[in-house]
Amino acid sequence: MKQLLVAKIGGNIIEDKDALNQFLIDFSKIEGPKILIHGGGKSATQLSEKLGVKTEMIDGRRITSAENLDVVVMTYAGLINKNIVAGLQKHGSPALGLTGADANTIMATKRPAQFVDYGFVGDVEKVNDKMIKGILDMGIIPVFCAITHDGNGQLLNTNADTIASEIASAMSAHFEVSLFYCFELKGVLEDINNKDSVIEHIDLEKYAKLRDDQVIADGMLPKLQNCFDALQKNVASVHIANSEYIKDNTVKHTTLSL
Ligand SMILES: Nc1ncnc2c1ncn2[C@@H]1O[C@H](COP(=O)(O)OP(=O)(O)O)[C@@H](O)[C@H]1O
Ligand SMILES: CC(=O)N[C@@H](CCC(=O)OP(=O)(O)O)C(=O)O
Repeated sequence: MKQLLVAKIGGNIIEDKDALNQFLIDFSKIEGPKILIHGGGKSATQLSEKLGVKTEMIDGRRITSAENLDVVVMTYAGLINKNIVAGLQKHGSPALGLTGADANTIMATKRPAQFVDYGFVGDVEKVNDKMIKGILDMGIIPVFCAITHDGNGQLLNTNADTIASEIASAMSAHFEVSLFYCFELKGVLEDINNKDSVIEHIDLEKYAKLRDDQVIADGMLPKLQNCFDALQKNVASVHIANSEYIKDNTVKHTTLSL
């Protein structure tokens, strides 16, 4: 089976112009089919503040009111997505920026209000793997932001780590997929204050222990859950690392297994 790289970059890299540019240079150099997913939560929060729109997060998920949805669509699908696409073109990569509504690539359903009403937050229902494969077959690099749709004209906000995991899983029907979560640290850390304390392997048992011992917190909790979801849905390999890994996959980082 042909290999496919699915890479996701988070808010801290996107906010750092030099780090983002270096990532796009290194990503452009990788041969073969590839997909990029980006977040941008930090930028959306900053723009919300400027616009006087309140931000509320629960367990790493944004409570997305109609007003918040406008801000995140403008930020993710507009400013960030188009800057990344332009950056990739600059380095010779034929990139195509997409929300899940574009070419109906990712359908989601609005999360029902149970204990928490997340507002316009979407849980992924269906990734259109055939459409994405068609785009890849044209030699194009799809660049997804964290916006999906419900098929009834409603845009929804979906966590970018989840989008990466769902795309990687769906594309495993056609490729041997390697999923890479790229963020500002070297990997999952044993001690958040020691940047070199990288935990090189995490399986489900270790994950449960890290969670119980509160070694992992905040956005790292859903990120790891997304990693395991991907492995359970046939993704061949999942790694969490900083952008050095894209140049040299032997650098110290975190590899996940079931
Ligand atoms: N043990 C840990 N190791 C590394 N990061 C951790 C750990 N526990 C919590 N974190 C936090 O998780 C964050 C990464 O999650 P998130 O902000 O969702 O990432 P991204 O930038 O990819 O969107 C890190 O910036 C860090 O603050
Ligand atoms: C529902 C939900 O929480 N969506 C996220 C989407 C962006 C994202 O995931 O950005 P990072 O990868 O930079 O964290 C949010 O609005 O923050």
